[in-house]
Amino acid sequence: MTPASVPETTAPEAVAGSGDHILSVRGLTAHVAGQQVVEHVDLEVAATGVTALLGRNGVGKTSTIKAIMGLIGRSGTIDLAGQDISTLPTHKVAQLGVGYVPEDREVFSALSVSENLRIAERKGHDHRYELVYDLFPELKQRAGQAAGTLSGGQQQMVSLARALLNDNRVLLVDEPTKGLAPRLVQEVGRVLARAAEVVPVLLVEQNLQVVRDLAHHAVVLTGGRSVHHGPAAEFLGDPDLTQRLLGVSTGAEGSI
Ligand SMILES: Nc1ncnc2c1ncn2[C@@H]1O[C@H](COP(=O)(O)OP(=O)(O)OP(=O)(O)O)[C@@H](O)[C@H]1O
Repeated sequence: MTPASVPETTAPEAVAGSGDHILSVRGLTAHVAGQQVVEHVDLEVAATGVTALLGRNGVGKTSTIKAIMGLIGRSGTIDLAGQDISTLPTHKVAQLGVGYVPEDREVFSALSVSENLRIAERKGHDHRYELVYDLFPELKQRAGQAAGTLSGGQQQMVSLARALLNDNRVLLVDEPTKGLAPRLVQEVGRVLARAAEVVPVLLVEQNLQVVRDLAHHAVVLTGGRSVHHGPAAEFLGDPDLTQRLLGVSTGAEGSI
């Protein structure tokens, strides 16, 4: 992968004020199948609300999230509320409270909705069924339905509900609105907003309206490197910058 041609526009230290972060990543590199897919990522996830991780297709957003989870080989520093998790295996990262909502939902198709939730219960955590069923009343109604027969939007709700069930310290949510109809995009956005009141979220999202509605801070990748950090509204309000880093100049609407 070639190094990013875009110079860093804002120092990572400028993100989210002074040290009020739940997750802090420094000099992250990651490899898949012998290929370096993340070259140098610095990012901070604010201790509250939604931090967006943005970039064009293939720049390494999913790989960054997988590297934080320990799902792919990585090096660098990953600090979770003062604890270095950069060498821990995935199950330890999860046990410490990093929730992962993967791209493409990844529900267990043959299991019912309630079985999908029960299998996500982690030992030693409080299980927030009340919150989950308050956020997703439809999941209670469909508790016995096989998850594979749910719509894409409903499957996304199961995926988010699984992560919200445990009292995680941060959620890594990868493209939750991908492939959803506009009405469902709005619904997922509404749910994410409520989820972010309970737990901070690092959100990979291509729909810029969703980012504008939800995110306080934005980190932008190009070529496996973080090249911009700053307030999301400021970034999205700069058509030249969004054109340069995302390839879209609207700033307000549309998708990357
Ligand atoms: N299993 C793999 N084998 C080889 N290359 C891979 C593999 N997974 C990812 N890559 C490569 O790593 C790079 C980063 O991919 P990644 O999925 O992290 O990007 P992304 O920013 O999430 O993209 P998108 O927005 O399209 O989902 C891409 O060039 C991709 O082709």
